[in-house]
Amino acid sequence: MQSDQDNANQTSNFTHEKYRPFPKVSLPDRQWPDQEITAAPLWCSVDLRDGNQALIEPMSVTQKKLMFSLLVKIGFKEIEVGFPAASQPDFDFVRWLIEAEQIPEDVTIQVLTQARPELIERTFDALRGVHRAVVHVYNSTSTVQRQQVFEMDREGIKNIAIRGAQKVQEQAARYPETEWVFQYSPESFTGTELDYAVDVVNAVTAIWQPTKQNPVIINLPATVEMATPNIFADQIEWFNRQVERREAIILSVHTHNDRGCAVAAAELAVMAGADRVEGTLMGNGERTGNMDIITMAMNLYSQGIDPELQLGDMDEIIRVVRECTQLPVHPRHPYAGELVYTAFSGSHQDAIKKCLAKRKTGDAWNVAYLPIDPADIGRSYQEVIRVNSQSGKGGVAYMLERDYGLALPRWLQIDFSPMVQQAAEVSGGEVTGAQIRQLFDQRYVNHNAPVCIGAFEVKRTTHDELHAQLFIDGQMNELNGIGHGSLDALANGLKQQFGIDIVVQEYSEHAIKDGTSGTEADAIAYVQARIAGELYCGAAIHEDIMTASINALLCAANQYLAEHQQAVAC
Ligand SMILES: CC(=O)SCCNC(=O)CCNC(=O)[C@H](O)C(C)(C)COP(=O)(O)OP(=O)(O)OC[C@H]1O[C@@H](n2cnc3c(N)ncnc32)[C@H](O)[C@@H]1OP(=O)(O)O
Ligand SMILES: CC(C)C(=O)C(=O)O
Ligand SMILES: [Mg+2]
Repeated sequence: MQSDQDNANQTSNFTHEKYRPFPKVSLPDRQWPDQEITAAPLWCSVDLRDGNQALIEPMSVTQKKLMFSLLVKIGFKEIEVGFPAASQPDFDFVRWLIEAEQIPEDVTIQVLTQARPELIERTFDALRGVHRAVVHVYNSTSTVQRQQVFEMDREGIKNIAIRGAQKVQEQAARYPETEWVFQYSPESFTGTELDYAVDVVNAVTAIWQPTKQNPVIINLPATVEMATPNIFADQIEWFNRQVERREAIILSVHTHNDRGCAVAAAELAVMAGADRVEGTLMGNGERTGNMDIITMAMNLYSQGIDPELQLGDMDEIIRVVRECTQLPVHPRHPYAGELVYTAFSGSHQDAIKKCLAKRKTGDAWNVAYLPIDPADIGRSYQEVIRVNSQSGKGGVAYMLERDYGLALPRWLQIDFSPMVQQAAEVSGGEVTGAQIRQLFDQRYVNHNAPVCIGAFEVKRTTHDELHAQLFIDGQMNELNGIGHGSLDALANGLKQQFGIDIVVQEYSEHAIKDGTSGTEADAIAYVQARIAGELYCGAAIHEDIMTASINALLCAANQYLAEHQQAVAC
């Protein structure tokens, strides 16, 4: 008899047997695991090229201008602005940058070209008159590309690189007024035998003859991410050790995110010796994207390392990226997503609230569940805690305090939070600060019937004596009570009036700061009383704290009385 699993396997294409594991790199004395990143790498944004070539609708010239100005504002010093030999809009954009003098003195533009003579010539046409530029030439070197795409052997592919390098050098000589920087990528490096990648790169640098003073950029792309990041780091360290003229090379990496590890791969590559990192904002790019520079830079930032990019206005970055790529930014995108500084779950809210309360100005950041201070990237604490059915008393209390200045004592938080939880469960969604306040008032504050207090006075002798007008269902009565403190006196007066046992269990009060002026206008009192054996809580706000506490106890008593109408009648 066939099992369900057998049946499923027969009808499904989901068969891992057709894949092979990626081979390990033999590097028993690898050094990179012990290295630390202590400074930002050289960054190069490829948003306008690799990012652009992956869009459903490539950026218009207007969108490219907008993106370029954002990249400059963020602080990129190298920006790959396009593939000018590939399309007229890319060519025109490069011309506009040069002719309209849009390239700041300290920014170098970079352009990509295949290693084909006619494309290289056109590339240099596009760059005529530029002050300084990186010409980035590439060809594929991997086994699969050699065998199946180019149908060439190792020598044939190396010759494409050599002829490309020669053509670049020859064209550059035609424009001596420009300061040229050459860049070569053995495209699909991750699928290339390491000794062969080194051989091709050595052949290219043998033509360009870089020096320490005039280095070239050798860019090693994980065109497709094929293995775990540690294997990429091994590849980089292996290459770094073997390549000739290393002192005259700026070693760059360009990782893609096929396995979801592009950032990790770039980080480990820097530990393995890379000097420079190419990537895009929010990781837009071919397939699963390029390496996300925002994430890598913020990772550095969160370790106390200056990323040398200004990412403080994250919402502006997101706005421009969205406008130019027409792609959304995931709400849980590292550092930038709209939900990443929001805690819904109870224990997280509790921990964040406690850490924030203990935090002193000037302390190193050390807040549970928040790797960075949201304020650093223009987010406020306002968004940190939001309440739904997963939330606990800490989150509810945080919102009441943040939005209304009400600092609920712990015993009241415990009493109130199940009510918010229930409301969240019923709605199935989020409960806003205003809704929490409404529930709070409904549960504890708005209880002015059947009894309410009119004029009163408290005389202090050895005891407190309370004399008050008490309105019961609108009828004025006289209430007299004696006790230890005015609340005890009120409790005793009510006991006489209604024949029920009232004992104050908990009491708390504080001034309420006005949200805008910061002045203390009113006070709030919170009371918990045991009434005929059951616990009731009440709260009241008044400019006079004594009135607030008396009303808070009456709110608690009114809940009991409303539930037990008989008691009022007698
Ligand atoms: C991993 C990357 O991101 S690499 C960058 C990829 N980006 C792009 O391709 C975007 C822009 N590209 C384009 O618009 C076009 O590819 C163009 C205009 C540049 C060229 O278009 P076409 O001339 O039609 O050629 P196409 O791109 O299809 O390339 C195929 C030919 O170029 C050769 N080729 C491809 N890449 C390279 C290279 N880097 N160096 C030399 N030759 C190359 C191929 O062998 C093939 O040759 P064949 O025609 O003799 O079979
Ligand atoms: C052109 C190269 C660097 C590239 O984009 C890649 O290999 O991913
Ligand atoms: Mg790429």
